[in-house]
Amino acid sequence: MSDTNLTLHTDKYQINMMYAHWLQGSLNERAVFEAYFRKLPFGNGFAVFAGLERIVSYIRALSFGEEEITYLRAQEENYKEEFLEELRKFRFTGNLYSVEEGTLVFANEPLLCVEARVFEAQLVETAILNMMNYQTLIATKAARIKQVAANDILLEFGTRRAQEADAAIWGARASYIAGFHATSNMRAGMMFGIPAKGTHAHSWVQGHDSEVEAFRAYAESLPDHVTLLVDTYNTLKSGVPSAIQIARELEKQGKRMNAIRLDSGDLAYLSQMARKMLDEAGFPYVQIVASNDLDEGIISNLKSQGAKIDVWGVGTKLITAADQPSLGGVYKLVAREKNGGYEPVIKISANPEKVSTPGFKSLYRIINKETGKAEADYIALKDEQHIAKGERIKLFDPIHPYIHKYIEHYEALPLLKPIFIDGELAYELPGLEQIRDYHLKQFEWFWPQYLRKLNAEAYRVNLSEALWELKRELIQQHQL
Ligand SMILES: Nc1ncnc2c1ncn2[C@@H]1O[C@H](COP(=O)(O)OP(=O)(O)OP(=O)(O)O)[C@@H](O)[C@H]1O
Ligand SMILES: O=P(O)(O)OC[C@H]1O[C@H](OP(=O)(O)OP(=O)(O)O)[C@H](O)[C@@H]1O
Ligand SMILES: O=C(O)c1cccnc1
Repeated sequence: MSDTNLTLHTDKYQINMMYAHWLQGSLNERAVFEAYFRKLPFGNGFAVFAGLERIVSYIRALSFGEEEITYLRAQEENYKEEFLEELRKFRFTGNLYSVEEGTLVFANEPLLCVEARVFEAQLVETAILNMMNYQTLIATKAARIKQVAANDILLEFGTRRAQEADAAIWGARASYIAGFHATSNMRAGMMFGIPAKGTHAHSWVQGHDSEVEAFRAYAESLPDHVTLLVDTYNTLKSGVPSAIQIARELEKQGKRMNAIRLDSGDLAYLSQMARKMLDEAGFPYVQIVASNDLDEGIISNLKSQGAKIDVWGVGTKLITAADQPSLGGVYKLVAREKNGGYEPVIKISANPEKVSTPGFKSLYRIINKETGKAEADYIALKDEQHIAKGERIKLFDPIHPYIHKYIEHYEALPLLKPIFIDGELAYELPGLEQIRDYHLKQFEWFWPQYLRKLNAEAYRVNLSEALWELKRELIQQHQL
């Protein structure tokens, strides 16, 4: 069995709907779907969009091979052979628009839009959400950690605790986009060019007759990359003094020890004491790495206690997004082909937050030309021209329409970029360093109140007047 073809990485109901479309003769009708999430994760003020690169390679490789067809033939639904023949011809021929990786994004705005034959647009829902939800979640978690340790080095250590191999790899990449500096995962390093870094484990120390012998053997082996784990027996009585002895021996060879690592106990106290011991022994350049179930809360707390930590190794709580292990992104039909055009469609819910916003839309980031800052994200119907012409726009809250303002001198940045057009890749995938730089620059657009980790001010995501009117009309129609 090959596990590289992701074409059947979809929910069965998508295949059943494709089958029904095929039987009903509606498979070639075009449809527009949008992916978005309704609530920001971790109570953060923003999320960091990630997942596009994997989505692109998934879409490009879509193809039902012999193994897939054989499996489908054996299903209890008894799909007709002609349908399976149709699947053999399948490839993605539609359009896909997406926000770029690293972009700061918000709730209830379209992040990715698929316009294609319904046959194709339906199949890709599951995988797109799977990839976007996880990677965006981890990039956002990493951005929160980055925020509390902006000037420190951040290492991603999560593979052993990740939800299997894919999560480890793509989580490492998402963390790097959001500002982590390196990963311990060698495959992620090889695949994406992320710097790979590592120290050593307790087993190295346990496997020698004494701690100092273990340290010496390690230093002899990798003299230019010596970071010693000092907490196997007793951090301050034996680990740090032994590390100091090795630092001295290295200096005699004209070498400098990189760091020590603390992995248990009171990290604030131990780092302060270790710093003092290293400084007093003449090794102010030896850095202190800390690990042990860290997250943004603990790191921020350790900093407020005056911890002397230069490098943070963060694993479990980052790679599993432990405090919120899933982002609830959804993929909703917003328009369908009818009479040669697109008819907007809506999904009604008793919960107003869950009522979808109909229509084939564009998303703009409105930058105030006077302040250079983002005023709002603005969602308009694709055929609305006023934004492109730079006409005055009204930013308003549809629930409380008296809360509104007009904005005149703005630049409207279109956020949804064409990625596939007629099935062809229309986007040059940026390198990872470029994505990381782009992500970092994003922060310049936003006032700090939207970015803080706790109780951030809600950034405005507004609908155009025409779009709000359309939504209202459709809600009314369906309430009759
Ligand atoms: N000064 C501190 N303030 C707040 N949290 C801390 C401080 N020092 C360590 N922590 C955190 O407290 C938790 C301690 O967990 P735990 O008790 O399992 O670790 P430990 O005492 O080091 O034991 P182990 O040897 O099993 O790792 C970790 O999440 C660690 O990051
Ligand atoms: O704590 P995390 O953020 O997940 O970071 C990764 C952890 O993995 C390693 O030890 P491991 O947890 O395997 O063993 P230990 O708990 O005995 O140190 C390392 O020493 C870190 O503590
Ligand atoms: O290099 C390390 O110190 C490391 C790597 C993975 C997990 N824990 C620690």
